[in-house]
Amino acid sequence: MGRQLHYILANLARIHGPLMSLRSGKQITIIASSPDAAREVLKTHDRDLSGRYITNALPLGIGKEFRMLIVEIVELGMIPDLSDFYPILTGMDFQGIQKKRDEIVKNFITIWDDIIKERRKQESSIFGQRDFLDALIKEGFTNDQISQLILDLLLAGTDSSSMVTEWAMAELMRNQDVLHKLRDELKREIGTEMVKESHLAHLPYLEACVKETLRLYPPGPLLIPHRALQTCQVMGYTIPKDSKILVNMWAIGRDPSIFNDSLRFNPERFLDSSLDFKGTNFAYTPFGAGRRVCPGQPLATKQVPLILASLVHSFDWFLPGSIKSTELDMNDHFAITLKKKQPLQLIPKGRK
Ligand code: HEM
Repeated sequence: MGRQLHYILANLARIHGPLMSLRSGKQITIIASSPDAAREVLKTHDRDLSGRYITNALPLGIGKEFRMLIVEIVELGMIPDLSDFYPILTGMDFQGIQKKRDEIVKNFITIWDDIIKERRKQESSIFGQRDFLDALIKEGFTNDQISQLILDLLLAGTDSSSMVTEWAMAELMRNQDVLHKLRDELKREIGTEMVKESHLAHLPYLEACVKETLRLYPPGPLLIPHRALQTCQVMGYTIPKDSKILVNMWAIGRDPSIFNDSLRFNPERFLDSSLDFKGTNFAYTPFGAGRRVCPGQPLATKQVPLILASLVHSFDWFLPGSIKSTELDMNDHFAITLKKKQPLQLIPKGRK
């Protein structure tokens, strides 16, 4: 099914219903494709269905302690400036990252230690007065686990946010009326200043644009595979222990019975809506929900709007050559995250 997995599973769900099972050799895969089925997986049976598979391609093997650590790191705003990693990460695939693991981990720890030294005011932090590495070792984390945590953070935290920004910019280019409304809001609230985090609370249309992008292009279209920790009953079916569980958030976000004119990029639909990122409404959970909800959500929901607003507020954007905005290729392909098949190319011109 490869790069089209999310489409194919959405089509199959139209025939076979919101909870399907597929068998490949011994592996059973369960796919939830409606808000009710998503609620069963992510809420009702969260405890039984919140295991993970650890693979070379996606080594997200984090347990409860790691999750708490990530939440703490995110809350303290301790994610380093990722531009320091560009020289190592640029053009590198997952295999490359695994090969350069030691180098990446070493750099990460050095940069992180510096950040922690600067922000050591939070006495409640598990880091206290100790160095990052020292603190983790004293907490009982092994070297391998520490490397794992760092790779998880880098892999999970970089691709997703940049991908959402790219999709958002592509939609804004295709929908110039939306782009102008967003620009007006930014001009009204910010004037000629640079965009700052404190402005975000006053930019509802910007938030709606980000939400609408995440509805149509969730970076985790099938979330990240869950594993059944034990056999359980879901919607009258038996889910055997060790089944793989996918939730097709991409299909739910595009379902016309849930969202009016569902394929249209229309941020207005979020202006008077109570849909948020908390994962309580299963028609809209781009960050997942329950025990496995994305621990980077508080960071991502600031980072993405901040970057998008800065791009829109500071530059005019043009398509190269004679390409018309209506002709932009919006095809995607599935590669754990939902990538734009043709990377977006735009030419910036600084705004006065
Ligand atoms: C717009 C940006 C992002 C989106 C839409 C997103 C979405 C998701 C989704 C859907 C999952 C899987 C939930 C599940 O399987 O039930 C996930 C997991 C995860 N995310 Fe994010 N994410 C984003 C940014 C980030 C950032 C910035 C970080 C790190 C700082 C991060 C760290 C993680 C980690 C570590 C996991 C694995 C959690 C676990 O296995 O328990 N994410 N994310």
